[in-house]
Order: sequence, then C-alpha cells, then structure tokens
Amino acid sequence: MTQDELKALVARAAADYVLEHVQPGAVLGVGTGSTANLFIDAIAAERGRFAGAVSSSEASTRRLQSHGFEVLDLNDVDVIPVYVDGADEINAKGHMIKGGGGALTREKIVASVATTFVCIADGSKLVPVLGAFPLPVEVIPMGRAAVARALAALGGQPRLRMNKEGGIALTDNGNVILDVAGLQLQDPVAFEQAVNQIPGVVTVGLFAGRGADVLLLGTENGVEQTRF
Ligand SMILES: O=C[C@H](O)[C@H](O)[C@H](O)COP(=O)(O)O
Repeated sequence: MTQDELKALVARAAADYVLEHVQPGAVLGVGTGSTANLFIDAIAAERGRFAGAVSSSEASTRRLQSHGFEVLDLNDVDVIPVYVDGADEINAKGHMIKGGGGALTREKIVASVATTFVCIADGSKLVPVLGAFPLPVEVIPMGRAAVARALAALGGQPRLRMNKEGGIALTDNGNVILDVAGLQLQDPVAFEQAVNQIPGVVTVGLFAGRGADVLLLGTENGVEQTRF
C-alpha cells in the first residue's frame, strides 16, 4: 500500500473509533494535516451527530465548513471527548513530534482540552527515538535569533521556516517557526520542558507531557491500535 492509502485506512478507522466512543451531541476535536484531512472527509457524512467541531487551524476550519460542519470557538466549549490528529513522528510511549504543517500551537491547545487524543498515522511515523524529523518550534518574531541561539545551546540546529514563495512562513497566529534538526530525544518530556522555558517560545511541537492516548497505525497488515 502507498503512504496515502495507509493514511486513508487510518482515517476511516478513526471515524469508526469516534462513532463508537463519542456520544451523539458531543463536540469533536479536529487536527491538521494530510491525515487529519482524510479523517475530516471520512467523518463528514456523520456531521449531524455532533454539536460541532473545534478546529486546530484555519485550513481544517475551511475543510470542515466545506463539509457543512459547524466550527465552534474553543472558548465556548468545556468538553471535547476525542481529539483526532496526525503526527510527524510518534514513539512507543505515545510521545509525538508535530507541527510539520505549522499548526502546533492550536493543536496543543485543543489537545489539552480533549479527554482522549487519538493519533492517526501511517507506519512510517512510528520511530524508536524522536528527532529525525526536525522539531518545529513556534516563536514570537522578535525573539527568533535569541531563541535560535538557545536551541543551538540545547544541541539542535535551528532553521527558520520559509514559505513556498521564498518568504518567512507565518503561522495562523502570526508567528515564525524554527525547525530544529540534529536532535535525538532520549527524554522527550524533559526536552519539552526545557524548550518551554526559553523566552520567546510560544509552543514546542513536542507532545510528550501530554502525548497520545490512542494510536491508530496504518500498516500492511491493517490498522494496529495501541492504548498508552
Ligand atoms: O502542523 C501539522 C500537524 O502537526 C500534523 O498533524 C503533522 O504535521 C502530520 O501531518 P501529516 O498528516 O500531513 O503527515
């Protein structure tokens, strides 16, 4: 199977998981990226079952709305039973690197409210040690050089993310992203805390202190479910 076919497989499995575990009338938490997009498409026919969705990016909001979903303001929502999102890497403990699509901050906020984080990923995303995928860090623009120096002092090689047009890529929140290469994260929880301490950092794309609760992994043998 191709990577896209595996993504579609886990997206369908996530829709089934949600239909089984989420009570009618609840609010759905929705992530960002190519796998999350396929999940949105897979759950779209059941949108009437939900009070609405809380989205983690402008892109996912547009996709949800194109399917007729009501997208709710997180400030008006107390409970999100399930949040479904992809990952750039995930380890055997459910710790993840996220933010390849730049949505890490809103993803972390929505995930923090959710009771259960369901990670959906094709098999290539499961790794023994996080860090081969450059770690995204969202940064206040005026702090980018200072934060880059601090990240280098932690052993990484930060690089400012550019957009397709060759300009500086900006997040939905108007900030910049440093992608930090050269890391081998043996203790993701401690590294997440260390990066959180750097002035100017908005969000580090390490989801370790609050990782995934469930992984739906697309493999050649079908979808493997892990509960952490
Ligand atoms: O900012 C983007 C998100 O963290 C995505 O969930 C992550 O990059 C994985 O995306 P994809 O499903 O496209 O591989």
